[in-house]
Formats: sequence, C-alpha cells, structure tokens
Amino acid sequence: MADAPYKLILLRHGESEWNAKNLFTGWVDVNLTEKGEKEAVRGGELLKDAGLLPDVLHTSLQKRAIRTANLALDAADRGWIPVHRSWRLNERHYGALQGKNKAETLAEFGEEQFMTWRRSYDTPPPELADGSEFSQSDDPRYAHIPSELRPRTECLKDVGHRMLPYWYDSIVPDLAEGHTVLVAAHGNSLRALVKHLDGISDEDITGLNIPTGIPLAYELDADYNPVTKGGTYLDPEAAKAAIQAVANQGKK
Ligand SMILES: O=C(O)[C@@H](CO)OP(=O)(O)O
Repeated sequence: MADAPYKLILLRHGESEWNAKNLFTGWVDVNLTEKGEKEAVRGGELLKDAGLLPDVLHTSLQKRAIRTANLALDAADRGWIPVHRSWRLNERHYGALQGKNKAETLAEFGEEQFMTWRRSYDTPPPELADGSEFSQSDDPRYAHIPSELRPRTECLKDVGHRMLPYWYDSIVPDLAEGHTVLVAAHGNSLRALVKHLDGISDEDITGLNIPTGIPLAYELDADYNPVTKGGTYLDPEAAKAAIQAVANQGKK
C-alpha cells in the first residue's frame, strides 16, 4: 500500500517468572514461565495466521524478550531472520524496587506512591546501589555502556530518551528498506515506543498498559506515523483482558 508503506510489529515478552510472582523486575534477567512460553508460541501463530511475517528482529538484551522472540518466530517458521539486540530496548530499570513484591510495596507505601513509581511519566523510583543482589553493575552484557549512561533507576521519560536513538538509528532504517520489523521487548520500553508513535501525552501514558505475548501490529505512513492510532492487536479480545490484568497488578 503506497500510503502505508511500513509494517511494524511490537511484542511484549510472555509471562516471566517474576510476573508470576508479582515482583518488580526491570533489568533483572528472569526467564519465562511455562505459560509465558505458550503465550510466545501463540504470538507466533497469530503472526502466521495474519500473514504478517517478520523479515528482521530487534530485541533487548534480556532473555525473556529473546526467548519470546525465538519461540514466536519458530512458530511462524521465521527463526532464520536476522536479529539485532540492544540494551536500549531493555525493560525500564526499576531502581531500588527491583526484586520487591508489588502487593507488599502497595501496602507499605500506599496507592498514590505505588502508582507514581509504576506509571508516572517522570518520577523514577529511588536508585539501586551498585553491588546490590538485584543490580546489573557487574553484568558483562552492559560493560560497554559508560558508567554515567548505565541506569540505576529510570522513569518512563528516561526510557524514552535511551530507547528513541535506537528507534531512529536502527529500527527506522530497516523499515525504510521495506522490511516487516518485529520488536520483541518489554512492558515499559514498548510503552515508551507507543507513546512516541501515537503521540500520547505525558498524562495519558500513565493509563496505557501492554499485555504479554500478543502481537501489536502497526502500519506506518511515509513519515512513520501510525495509519491507525494504537495499532491493532492480533487477538483483540485476549488483549483487552490481559491489559486489565497488567493494570491491576499489585492489587491482589
Ligand atoms: O516489573 C517490571 O519490570 C514491569 C513489567 O513486568 O512491571 P510494571 O508493569 O509494574 O511496570
């Protein structure tokens, strides 16, 4: 289609071990649960059924996104496509909340503070000390990032700042070449990308949640703006229920 030349698919990883335990995760590199693996396979089947076959994959450096992409692409028989990975697609660094239980945090600090940390645009949680058991300060996959750029906590605004250079420098050039691009990433790195694509305000982004394992397809016009705001979930009914479940996290 001439007026919608570019195809982009966003995929949040399937349920992780720490999603299942209701823990703030961020940069901690947890694996998928069995349910998460099934969600990833189903995500790939949805791509195949829709005839939306990725030509190139971009992922974070975290195994829940990497494994989700691999399982989904295998299910769509596209495990062979080229892949690029970047820390810039990682989940938001959750600072000192990493490893903490969401329900306990809500009970300890109250709903306003909890939601400010979880969903406000520009208030990060307290920093996580280097050397903490939940810190990635010694993780070799991040050794190339200069210390002053390596996050110790992030709000969504910070995620946008570190993610968007990757969008412009690495993902847009693949779209420009006519590739159908799959981005396998995380709840908050994808919220930052959707905010940018759909032009969502700092206030309204607090209400946006991304479900696990359900592909969100965008057709983009010549200026890389969505033809349909918000894109299209390939399983809209399942997405609706799963979005509500993410929004309610902690409140159980
Ligand atoms: O814990 C996290 O890293 C994220 C995603 O699972 O949680 P939340 O949806 O609360 O931002």
